[in-house]
Amino acid sequence: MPLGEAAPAPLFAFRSAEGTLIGLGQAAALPGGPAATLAARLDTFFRSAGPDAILAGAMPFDRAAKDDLRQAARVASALPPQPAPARSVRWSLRHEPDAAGYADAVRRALDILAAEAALSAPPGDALTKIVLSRSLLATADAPIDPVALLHRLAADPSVTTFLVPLPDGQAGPRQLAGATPELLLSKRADRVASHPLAGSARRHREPARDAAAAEALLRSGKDGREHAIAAEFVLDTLAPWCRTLARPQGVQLRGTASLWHLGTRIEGRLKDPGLSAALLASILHPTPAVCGLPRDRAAALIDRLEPRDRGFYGGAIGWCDGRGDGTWHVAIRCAELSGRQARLHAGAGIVPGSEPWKEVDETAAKYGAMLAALGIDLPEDRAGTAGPPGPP
Ligand SMILES: C=C(O[C@H]1C=CC=C(C(=O)O)[C@@H]1O)C(=O)O
Repeated sequence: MPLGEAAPAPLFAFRSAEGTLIGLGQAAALPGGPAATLAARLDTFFRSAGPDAILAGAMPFDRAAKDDLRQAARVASALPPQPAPARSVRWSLRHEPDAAGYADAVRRALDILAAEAALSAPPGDALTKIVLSRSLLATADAPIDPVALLHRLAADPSVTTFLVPLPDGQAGPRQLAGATPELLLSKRADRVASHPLAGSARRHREPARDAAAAEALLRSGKDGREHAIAAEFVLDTLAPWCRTLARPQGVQLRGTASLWHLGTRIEGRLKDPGLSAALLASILHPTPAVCGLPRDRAAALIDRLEPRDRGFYGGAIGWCDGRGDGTWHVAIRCAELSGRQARLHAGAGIVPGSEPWKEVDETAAKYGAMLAALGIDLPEDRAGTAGPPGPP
């Protein structure tokens, strides 16, 4: 972990190949509330703040929980300088649940999906997908420097690196930092775009092996079904708001430094260009890329099968201005930071045909970018990739 002279952390930061948006100092905050009240709160805020004002922050996974959006005192377009590397840090790690516990939860989800399929519930009622996540609590022997972390995460140009403030926790200030590959919604005037991802494979250093992994992902029926559920949900949810909506390229591979994904770029023109990007993002989220289908039933099952509340993992992070323009990403490949602690999260879509230990391996791979940025060297067997325990 590159610790050094701590540069003051920005209020928020978003960095991608398209540009960098940094918020410095806090000018105001939107009163926190659930997704259902966001439209009214945005309206009140921008009525007095004006069209050029920017609100940025995070929406939690649970639509009924409070979001956290803030206005910076000023904005900049470059990250604060990278601190000099300092001494190496020692980490203690706790998996919640451990690999076997996660595989067990996947088995339980598969049993429920199978029972639902057998019941032949009315179309639209049966549970067809659920995304199950696990978390890893990493505790350092020194405070984590968010600016150093941002620089390390930004080494992968294919993702959007972010840092946003969260409501204070028991141990003081908290932030969410990450490197997400998934665009939830961007909006400029009447143009909207989304790029749902679902279906994953680990990448490999050796080019032939890497290409074979990508090819196998494109051919996988299980990953194709997992992806189609997410892409169709986004199309169906955006359709009533749009006068045109299309997926011009169909399903394509989307590569990050450590993973291949199946992705569908969706583009549309809004009926009402005045709609806020934040509002549209809140209507879309959580998509079946992080929750499941039907959404409410999947969310209730996640609550039962996961040991911890997800907080802001699986929610949305981004910004919007007073004209309604903005960009929101799915809050994945991230960690909640608080002092010396980072809680990493990783999830995987479960559909009939999923295999519990493969999902364990996939979630371990999804921790990869954040672990590397923190400087944590996690042996594969301790990330849960060694396969099921027991006699051969
Ligand atoms: C839920 C996560 O990833 C989602 C995004 C891309 C691929 C996914 C998958 O293949 O399961 C997930 O739906 C996560 O990284 O925690």
